[in-house]
Amino acid sequence: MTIDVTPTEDAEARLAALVELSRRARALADAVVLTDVPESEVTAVAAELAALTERLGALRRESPRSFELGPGGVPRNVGNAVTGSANPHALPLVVRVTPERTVRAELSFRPVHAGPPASVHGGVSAMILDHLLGEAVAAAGFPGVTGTLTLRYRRPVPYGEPLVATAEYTRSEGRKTWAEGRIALPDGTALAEASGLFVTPAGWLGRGAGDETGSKSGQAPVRER
Ligand SMILES: CCCCC/C=C\C/C=C\C/C=C\C/C=C\CCCC(=O)SCCNC(=O)CCNC(=O)[C@H](O)C(C)(C)COP(=O)(O)OP(=O)(O)OC[C@H]1O[C@@H](n2cnc3c(N)ncnc32)[C@H](O)[C@@H]1OP(=O)(O)O
Repeated sequence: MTIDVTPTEDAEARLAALVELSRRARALADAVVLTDVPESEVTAVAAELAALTERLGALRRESPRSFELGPGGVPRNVGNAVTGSANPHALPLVVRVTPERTVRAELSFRPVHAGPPASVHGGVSAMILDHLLGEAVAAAGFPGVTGTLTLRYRRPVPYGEPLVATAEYTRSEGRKTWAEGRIALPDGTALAEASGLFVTPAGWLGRGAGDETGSKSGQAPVRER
């Protein structure tokens, strides 16, 4: 994994513009799935979008932005599919680590996440929970990649309503770490529950997360096993 160096002030202004572009792209995606305008208008907008896509593609990176150090040395991943503020695919999910080192995110799905009638696609819920469980094991000092993820869908997950997602580390054994999490209504009613096994790649051991992603983050280092 390579980590970009701390961005300059200019780069921060450019990032802010990318974040705004991503926000508008999300609004566009929701407008696409909800639009009821006539075919001629749909065709005209599609042509304009093709031109815009070409403009953005005039200069391309090889891959989306990944882990990098933001102002104050705080690590961030603005290109991430779940949390990336500069990725239109992301909600973006804003994850907070609690004093107990569990993790929590307030979220609201959008029409673009639709699966079964009036509810969120199960794979989208799984994606959110995968990420949140990953954050929970990282917060506990055992960062890793998902080995297995098990979901139990208890009730349809609505879009357009405030929801709360939480997750916590449960245990570790060698390079394997388990975590559990859920997406719930604000009153605590669980809609989807997940448990997962994360494996710390051997190459990550012996390094603090701060070694590469910034020691000022307050994030727990990779723990010795
Ligand atoms: C560079 C330093 C970085 C430091 C950290 C920095 C930053 C991280 C910080 C924060 C991260 C914050 C948030 C993260 C948020 C979200 C996470 C998103 C998660 C993802 O979106 S991630 C993408 C999907 N994920 C993959 O892309 C994995 C692909 N895969 C592999 O990369 C390998 O497959 C791997 C590494 C999993 C294992 O490979 P390996 O060679 O290291 O391990 P090995 O085979 O030796 O197994 C060792 C022990 O794990 C058991 N084991 C292995 N695999 C298992 C499985 N699947 N199920 C059950 N048990 C399994 C074995 O049975 C053995 O168990 P035992 O020791 O008991 O025998």
